[in-house]
Amino acid sequence: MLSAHQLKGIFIPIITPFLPSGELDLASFERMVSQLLTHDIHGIVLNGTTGESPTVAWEEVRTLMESMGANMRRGFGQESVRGTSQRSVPIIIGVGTNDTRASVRRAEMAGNMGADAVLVVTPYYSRPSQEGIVAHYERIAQVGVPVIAYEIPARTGVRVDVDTMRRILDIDGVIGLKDSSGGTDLVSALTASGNNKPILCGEDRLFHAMLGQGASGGMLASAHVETDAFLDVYRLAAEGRYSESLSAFNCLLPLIELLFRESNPAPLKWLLAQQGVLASDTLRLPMMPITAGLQTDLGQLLAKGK
Ligand SMILES: O=C(O)C1=N[C@H](C(=O)O)C[C@H](O)C1
Repeated sequence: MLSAHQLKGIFIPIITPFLPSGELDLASFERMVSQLLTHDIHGIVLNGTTGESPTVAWEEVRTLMESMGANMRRGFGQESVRGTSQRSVPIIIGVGTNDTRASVRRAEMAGNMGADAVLVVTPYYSRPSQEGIVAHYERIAQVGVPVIAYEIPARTGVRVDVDTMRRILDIDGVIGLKDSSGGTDLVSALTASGNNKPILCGEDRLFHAMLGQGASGGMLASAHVETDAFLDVYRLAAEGRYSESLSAFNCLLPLIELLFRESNPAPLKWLLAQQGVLASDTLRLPMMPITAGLQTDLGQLLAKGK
């Protein structure tokens, strides 16, 4: 199980590869995870936003988890591009829904599947009160699998206020927060008021800014690409070398801008397919492939070697 002090560094919310038929593409999945594990990443998130959780069935999450577990046991990616020795990293599973009972069941199943922690998004769509949101987290935390709260109002339609987030972070069993609130106000307010639970940046373009405000790392879709450069940004900031970290981060901004110009993870899937990591950039409806204009711009970035 993951503890709060381990919630630091670079966590990759992995994409879910599909075949052109729409079925899971396990060969691409294994290749992608194998390559990620050649880097010193700090954890993997299965079934997050980037993993297209709204259109992935729970049985498919189980299949992906089994594939990952089996491969880690036998030394995932021994034929990796770099040939380095492999290791296993903590696995966090996204279990958040807008139905507390369903999320509780998923957290129980994730624990049984061997998840080290679960990622629980603010309950979306029904616009619960702040009290209801706290009760949602309290109930899921009772399952006993460490919970990471996930605040992303642009997607959920409801915003958790700072006092409510403090109460959520005070719950036993909630080990930290993934902050995709859209700015640095939440992380600064929590840090200023003495919060001692780790906060991971979940808004790629704000990664460096959030590290400066007390974030302990990031859960970043764009770190599928240029993984070592994202690790450098984190490491330099952790060493207090903020201006070097900023220079490293500024080099990543054009990539981040393109990866989020259209809905994540469509641009990322396209890029990984171009790089041969994925066999195809297939998404499940209502997600659509990226536009021709974005393909051109991403293609130019690829040609420059970024
Ligand atoms: O998969 C995630 O979790 C992430 N979701 C954010 C989003 O798609 O809005 C972005 C972040 O990089 C990771």
